[in-house]
Amino acid sequence: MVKKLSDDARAALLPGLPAWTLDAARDGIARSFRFKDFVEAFGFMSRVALLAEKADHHPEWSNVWNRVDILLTTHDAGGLSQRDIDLAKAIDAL
Ligand SMILES: C[C@H](O)[C@H](O)[C@H]1CNC2=NC(N)=NC(=O)C2=N1
Repeated sequence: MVKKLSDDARAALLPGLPAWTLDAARDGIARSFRFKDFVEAFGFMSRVALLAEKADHHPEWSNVWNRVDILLTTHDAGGLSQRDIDLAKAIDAL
């Protein structure tokens, strides 16, 4: 059963994800992306979707034209878990 990250774990892990911000209300990490146009944005979303399926861990996200907003939080844990950290790193590596 996946558990929420402790405060110490968060303090150790979040600095390694400088492009992501902690959304305290949702207890997740968030990042906004801007692309040249919709096609670029949708292509990015397609690549993230494949990462998510491979990880069996899925983003909460929205897309408006060239903008993609992603929130990563673990529903099974009720908040931020290692799975969110791992998926954020995989997204950053795209
Ligand atoms: C049954 C399946 O493994 C679970 O529902 C997975 C799917 N993707 C998920 N994604 C996220 N963000 N949180 C989860 O708890 C989660 N659980």
